[in-house]
Amino acid sequence: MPSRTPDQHTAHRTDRPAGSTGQSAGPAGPLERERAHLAASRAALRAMREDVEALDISDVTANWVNAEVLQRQIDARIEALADLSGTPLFFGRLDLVPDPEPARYYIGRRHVHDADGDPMVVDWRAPVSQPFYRASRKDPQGVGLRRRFGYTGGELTAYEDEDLTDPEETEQVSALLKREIERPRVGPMRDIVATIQPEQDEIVRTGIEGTVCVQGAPGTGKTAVGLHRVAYLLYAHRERLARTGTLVIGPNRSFLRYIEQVLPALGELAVRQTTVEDLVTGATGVEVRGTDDPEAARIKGDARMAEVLRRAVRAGVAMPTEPCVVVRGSRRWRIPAHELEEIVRELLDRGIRHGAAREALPQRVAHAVLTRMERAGEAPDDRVQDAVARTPAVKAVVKAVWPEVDPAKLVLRLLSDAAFLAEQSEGLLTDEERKAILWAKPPRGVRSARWSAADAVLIDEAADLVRRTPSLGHVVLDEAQDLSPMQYRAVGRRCATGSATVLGDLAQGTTPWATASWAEALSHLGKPEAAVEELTRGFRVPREVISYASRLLPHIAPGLSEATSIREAAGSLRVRPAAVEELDAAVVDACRAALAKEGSVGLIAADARLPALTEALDAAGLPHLVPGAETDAGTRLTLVPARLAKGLEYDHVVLDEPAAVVDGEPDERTGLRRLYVALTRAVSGLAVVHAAPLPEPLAGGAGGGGSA
Ligand SMILES: Nc1ncnc2c1ncn2[C@@H]1O[C@H](COP(=O)(O)OP(=O)(O)OP(=O)(O)O)[C@@H](O)[C@H]1O
Repeated sequence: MPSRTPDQHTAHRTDRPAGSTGQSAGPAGPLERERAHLAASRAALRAMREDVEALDISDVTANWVNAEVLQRQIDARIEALADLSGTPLFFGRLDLVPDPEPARYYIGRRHVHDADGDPMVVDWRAPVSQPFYRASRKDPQGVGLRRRFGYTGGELTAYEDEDLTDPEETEQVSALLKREIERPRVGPMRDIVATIQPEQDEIVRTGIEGTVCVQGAPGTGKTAVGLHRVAYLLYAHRERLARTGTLVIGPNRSFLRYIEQVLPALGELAVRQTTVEDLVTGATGVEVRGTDDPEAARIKGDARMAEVLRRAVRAGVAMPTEPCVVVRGSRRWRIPAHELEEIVRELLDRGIRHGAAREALPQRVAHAVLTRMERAGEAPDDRVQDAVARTPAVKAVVKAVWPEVDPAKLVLRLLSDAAFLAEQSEGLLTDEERKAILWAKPPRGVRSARWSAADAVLIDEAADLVRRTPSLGHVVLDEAQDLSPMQYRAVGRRCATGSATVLGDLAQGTTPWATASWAEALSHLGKPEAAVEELTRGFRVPREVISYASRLLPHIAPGLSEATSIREAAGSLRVRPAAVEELDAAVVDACRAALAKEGSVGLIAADARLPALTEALDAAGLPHLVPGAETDAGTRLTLVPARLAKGLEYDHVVLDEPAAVVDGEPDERTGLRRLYVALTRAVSGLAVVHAAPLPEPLAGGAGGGGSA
C-alpha cells in the first residue's frame, strides 16, 4: 500500500540551486515537511531494528543447529537495518497521477515501513520505483511529479521537482543530478542509485534469464551498472540467488578494492568479488608463480587448447584388449574384449564428463554380466549388479581402460612431453606454436612447476572435463575485453546454468589476445544469444579530455564511435611539454597544482618511469599511495602504474610521458590502447606532461588542449 497523502499535493518547481534551502522552507514549508518525513522514517527504521533485536527464538527452535541458523539470519537482518549516518534514507519521491486517489512513494536504498506495515520508504529496486528512473514527459508512466532531494552532510537541504504532466514544459537537466554526478571523487567508488539514467536502468533491470553484454566507452557507467544489476537481481530473486550464488569478476585486486564498498552500501553483503586468476587458482589449488611470454600466453589462451585438452583427457582411455572374467560362486562369467570395447565406445560417444563415465563404467560391465546370468536362467537383482561392479576383475578393467585423470598432471605432461603434445594437438597447433608453449626445462612435478596464469586456466578446463564445474546463478564480468577465449570458457562454466552481465570496451583491450568482437567473446562464454547493448553517454571524463583521447580511436578500435560527455568543464585539459632534464620536476609541479584543488589525484606513468617518479615525489615531500589504497584528506595522491589504471578514476590525473606508456607495451596498438585507458581516468582535469614527442595520433590535429 502506498502512503496516502491527505493534503492534495500541488506540484511545484523550486528550480533553486541545489544545496540551497530556498525561501519556501519555512516551518510549515515543503522542505520542513520532507525533513519531518525523513525523521519519521528514521524512527520507523529504528523501530524495525528494535523489533528484530527483541526477537526471542528460544521457544521456536527445537535444537541448537536451528537456533544458530536462525540467529545468524537475525544478525544479518539487524545489520541490514542499520541506519548509516552518511547515507540518506531516501533520495527521491514519486507522486502518481491521482487515480482515483493520490499516491506517494519515497524512494530509497531500503524498504522502511511504519507500525501498520505501510511503506514510508520504498526500495529503489521495487517495481513501483522504476518510473523514478525511466518516466519522462513523453512517457510519464503514471507519474505526476518527480522530486529529487539534495543532502549536505546528511542533512536534507534541497529538493527539485519535475512536473511530468505538462508535455509543453521542456526537459531540463536536473541541477541536483548534475551536482551529484559532478561531486569530486575522493575515496572508493560510490553507488549511483539516486541518479541511474534511463538507458542504464534498462540494463540494471534486465530479467535474470538474460545475459547482457554492454559495450561502453570509458566512464559510461559499465561498472556501476554491473554492480547495481547484481543488487537488483538479488532483490528480485533473493532465494534463488542465495541458493545458486552470484559473483563479480574484475581485472585485478586494486580494482576490486576500489569497487568493494558499492554492494555493501546497497545492503548486499554476500557477493563474492574476485579476479579470473584467483577464481581458477582457488578452484584448482595451483599457485601462479611463473609468467608466459606474450606468444605462449596467446596460444595457451586460444580456444583450440580446449580441443587439445579434450583429446588429451580422452587419450588416457585405452580400448580393452583382454576379456573380463568375473567369478561368482562356482560360475565364471566372461565378457569378451570386443563387448567391453563397445561399452567404452558408447560412454565416449555420450560425451559425459571423464569422471562421471569412470563411475558409470563398472556398472555397465556388471550389467553385461547380469545379462548373461539372466540368459543362463538366474534372477539376479540390483544388489548383485552392485556386487559384480565391485569385484576385483571389474575394478581391474576400469583401472586399465579408464584411468583417473589428475588435471594438473595432465597439463604438466602436455607442456613437457613434446611427443604427447604433438599427438594431442595434431592438426590444431603448428610446430612453432607447440615449441612456444613447451617448457624448456620441464619441472619435476606439479608442486614444483612454475605455473603461469594461463596454465591455471588450462588446468581449470581439464578439471571441468573430469568433473563438471558448479554453475552460479549470475556472474558479472567487468573489463571483459581483456579475457582470452580460454578465460571466457572458465567464466562461462561458472554461469552455464545461470546468466551473466558482460561489461567491456573493445578500445581498452590491452592483452595480446584482447577481444576483437563481442559475438566471438560471447560464443566462447557459451552465451551466443546474449544481446549487446551500447552505452555512449560518459559520466566521468570531461568533454575536452574525451575528445582528445578519442583521437586514438581510429588507430585502436576503428569501428567504435566517440563517447559523449555530460561534463563541460572547460579548461580541463592541459598538455605541458618539458625538457628531458626537467620532466620529473614538471610532473611534481603538475601534481602540486592538482593537489591544490579538491578531490583525488592520480599520477599515471609507465612502469619504467615509476622509480624516478617515486624518488621525485619523495624528494618533493609529496606522500603518495598505491592504487586501491584508500585515500584520505591527508594523502590524496596515488602513483598509478599505467597497467593498473584500468577501471579506476581520479578527480585530477597527471599523465607522465605518454610515449613511455606506449613503449611499455609489446606492440603499438596495445601501447595506444594503454594510453587511451590512461587518458580517460580523469573526472575533473587531465594534465599531460611530456618530454618525448607525443605519440603521433595525439600530436596531430588542432585543439590539443591548453599549455601550462
Ligand atoms: N547515472 C550515473 N550517475 C552518477 N554517476 C554515474 C552514473 N553513471 C556513471 N557514473 C559515474 O561515472 C563514473 C564512471 O563509471 P564507471 O566506472 O562505471 O564507468 P565504466 O564504463 O566502467 O568506465 P571504464 O570503461 O573506464 O572502466 C563513476 O564514477 C560512476 O559512479
